[in-house]
Amino acid sequence: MISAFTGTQIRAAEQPLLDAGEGAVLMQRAAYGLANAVVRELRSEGRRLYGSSVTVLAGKGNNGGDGLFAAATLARRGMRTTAVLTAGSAHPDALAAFRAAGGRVHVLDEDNAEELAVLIAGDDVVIDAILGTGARGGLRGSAAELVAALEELRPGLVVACDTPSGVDADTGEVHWPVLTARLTVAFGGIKAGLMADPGEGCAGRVILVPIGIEENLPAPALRRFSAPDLAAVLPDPGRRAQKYTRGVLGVVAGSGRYTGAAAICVQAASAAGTGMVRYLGPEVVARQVLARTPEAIWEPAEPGRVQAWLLGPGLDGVERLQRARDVLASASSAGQPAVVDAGALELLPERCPPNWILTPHAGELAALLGRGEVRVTREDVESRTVHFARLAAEHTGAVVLLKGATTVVASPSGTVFSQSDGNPWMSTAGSGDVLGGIVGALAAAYAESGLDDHGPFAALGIAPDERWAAVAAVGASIHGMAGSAASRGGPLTASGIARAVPDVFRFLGEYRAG
Ligand SMILES: NC(=O)C1=CN([C@@H]2O[C@H](COP(=O)(O)OP(=O)(O)OC[C@H]3O[C@@H](n4cnc5c(N)ncnc54)[C@H](O)[C@@H]3O)[C@@H](O)[C@H]2O)[C@@H](O)CC1
Ligand SMILES: [K+]
Repeated sequence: MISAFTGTQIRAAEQPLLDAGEGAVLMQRAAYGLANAVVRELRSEGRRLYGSSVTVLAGKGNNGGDGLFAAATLARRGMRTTAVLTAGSAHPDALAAFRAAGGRVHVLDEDNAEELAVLIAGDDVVIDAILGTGARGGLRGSAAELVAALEELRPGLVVACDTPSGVDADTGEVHWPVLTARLTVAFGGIKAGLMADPGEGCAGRVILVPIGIEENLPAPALRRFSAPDLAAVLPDPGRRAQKYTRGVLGVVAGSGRYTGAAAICVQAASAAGTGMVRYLGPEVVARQVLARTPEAIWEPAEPGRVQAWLLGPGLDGVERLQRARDVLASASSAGQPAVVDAGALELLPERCPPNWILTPHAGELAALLGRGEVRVTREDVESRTVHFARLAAEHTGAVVLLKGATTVVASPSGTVFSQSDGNPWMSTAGSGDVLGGIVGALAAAYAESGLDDHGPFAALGIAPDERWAAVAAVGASIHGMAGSAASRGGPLTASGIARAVPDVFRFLGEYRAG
């Protein structure tokens, strides 16, 4: 699993080494890692180090110290180096080392922000070392002016030192302006704010440089499934599998007005390896569902046995909503997992079982919180995704999967997973229905097996009360990967995402084999 930590956790892990007088050693390791990352990045673009130019924007704290020491190393390796001190002063030893290596120094003041921005924008590399984990709020005054002007000028390769300045390392909240990085080099542990929106959008690719504090780190604040993790947990039908043991998903979706949503989520559930889909809905929708997925079963009356439910995509009309309400009530008393999306989110009881997965987008999450008297807007949710997903999980008692460029999943126990495997082309009609189908299929598969203490989630160290959230995160990741496979850099349709799902399973299966 990829783990991320709050700035507070990282600082606590550093403390014993600082107490032992190792602070300077930690800084050297961080700076060396940062300088190496810049070198690798330049070389990967086929550029020569000698003669290339780099400017470090250095704040007055240790983050600035890391940046200045790194720039000193780059100067010694032949780069033309400039430092802009954004707070007047700087880490004394680091500044001395930078000067000794031949670096040029400018001090930012009230009048020169624009002029310096133009100068810096012409450099090959810009290192953002203004604020790190010691930041309170975002950039202010001339530093904010400089960064805003520089961002407009679209500088070359921007590398963030530990975290992009202005991104809250704990939450991913962003205090604008922020210099959008192509690469963020994180020290000791990836900061949780780099794996949550909107912070992740400012961080670019994130690489981790170990500095020797790792064994002091506590349980991570946030985790992410990587491809090998997904390969390890994906349902794998054994020789004795049959459709009922593979998981049967009941789907309550679609209406006369929205027939496509039902057709797409059933198609996606089917593509994600479910044993069977039972579709509960009006005949006019069922015809479309079956035209696309003839393997599905239409259940006009009482359905046969299912292991999990998906409710909500395209749901509309009094009668249909009542049907969904009845199914939710019976799922609750039978202890069945349910994936609740779109129209069905309004039908939730005050407290949900912990094996229900809610899949709202930011606007739906705001509405959901509003029912609990938390007055927030869609924009509020978008600016503090982890916070509000956790709050909703706490209030409802269910797993909350908040859809976005980075999808955040919070369990009622407080655990957070985040996945970011998709691409912007996926924000298209029906994409959420595909996600519902995938997560539904996984819920049905794992309901039969896989979530006990002998299963693959336990083997990854995922605690019992985190496992349904983990299932949702796996679904989000498969959705994102299928979207990337369907897009290959161009537009896609929701049906295209659904069609790509089996390829994702195949790809991950090869991972497992090899
Ligand atoms: N603590 C350690 O031993 C290590 C820290 N490291 C680096 O040090 C960073 C943390 O260093 P610091 O604790 O010095 O903090 P920062 O370097 O993040 O900056 C905080 C400094 O800026 C001021 N400040 C806070 N918010 C501000 C704002 N909004 N605008 C302007 N100034 C503001 C603070 O008063 C403080 O002086 C990490 O991110 C990492 O880069 C690494 O060198 C590894 C070792
Ligand atoms: K920084």
